[in-house]
Amino acid sequence: MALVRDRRHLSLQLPLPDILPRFSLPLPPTTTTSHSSATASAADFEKLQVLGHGNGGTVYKVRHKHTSKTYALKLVRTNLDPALHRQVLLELEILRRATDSPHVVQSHGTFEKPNGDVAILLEYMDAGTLDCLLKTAGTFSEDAIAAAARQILGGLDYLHSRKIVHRDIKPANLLVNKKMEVKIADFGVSKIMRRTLDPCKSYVGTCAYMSPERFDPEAYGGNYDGYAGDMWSFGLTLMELYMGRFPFLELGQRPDWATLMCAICFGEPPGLPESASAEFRSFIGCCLEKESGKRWTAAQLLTHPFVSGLPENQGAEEC
Ligand SMILES: Nc1ncnc2c1ncn2[C@@H]1O[C@H](COP(=O)(O)OP(=O)(O)OP(=O)(O)O)[C@@H](O)[C@H]1O
Repeated sequence: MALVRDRRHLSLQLPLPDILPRFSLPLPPTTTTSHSSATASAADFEKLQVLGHGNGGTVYKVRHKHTSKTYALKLVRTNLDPALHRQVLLELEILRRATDSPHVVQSHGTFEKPNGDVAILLEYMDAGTLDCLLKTAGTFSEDAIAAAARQILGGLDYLHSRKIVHRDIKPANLLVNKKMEVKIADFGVSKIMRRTLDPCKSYVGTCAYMSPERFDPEAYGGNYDGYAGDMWSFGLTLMELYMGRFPFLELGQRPDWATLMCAICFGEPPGLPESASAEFRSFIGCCLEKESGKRWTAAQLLTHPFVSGLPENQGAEEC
């Protein structure tokens, strides 16, 4: 199906020392050595392990040889695919624009090979993704979800105010560290909106988390601008953390995309079980308004009682 992303698992043979810095890499301050303000080159990093594979790339855990500081290095082999090269350059532009939010994974610089392969040095998130944590924990408590929601909303509000639409919010794209700080990652299909009513038409992102107006813009709020779509995906993500399964599917049920698309477009929005608090249910209702114009924005949701009392930077105590 055209809507489903084509995931390629390339065996990326990209020896780090061959890569040239695309721009200098002033490393963040560190307490360990005097190399804190040094400019790094790719040869300064040692690969430790593979953290994950994504669309066209592999993410490695790497160690800076002089400071011993750990980073994630995302390598994307773009030389065979001009569209992928354009998209990774856009991802870089977005990461460069989003350098001062504690709720967005920070990039420390990039290297680019003459053939167009690109490596992005990222802040290392040592507890993995919310998706991985969910698989281990089974479900999250409401308190943990509220703490995560507060941080993700902070990140979405920050991005949206800079005209950046993520377009692929889901548990697998939300990274966590051991302090349970949650940060938005993977801008591989994101978009910078050039004008207020810039239409956001292309079917990129993960289809299951797409909003009704993305499939049928006319029926659900007119022009699809992407911002409200991120809020729908965010609502589904929180529900998934609470229920331990994707809300439109029963546990263990395999996704049948046609049925799923019909459920999103023609069914009622999914609701939380009775066990959830009234505040949480109201919050999810505001995220999952089918009409995109009625859906709450990130800025509005930050005022909702489910999260409004929480400090901006508080990590969750436990799942
Ligand atoms: N900064 C990071 N710290 C720790 N792990 C990371 C980091 N970035 C990515 N990962 C791991 O690598 C995996 C793949 O990363 P990512 O999703 O960014 O790659 P991608 O090629 O953009 O994938 P996609 O196909 O979803 O666009 C993630 O699921 C996560 O497990």
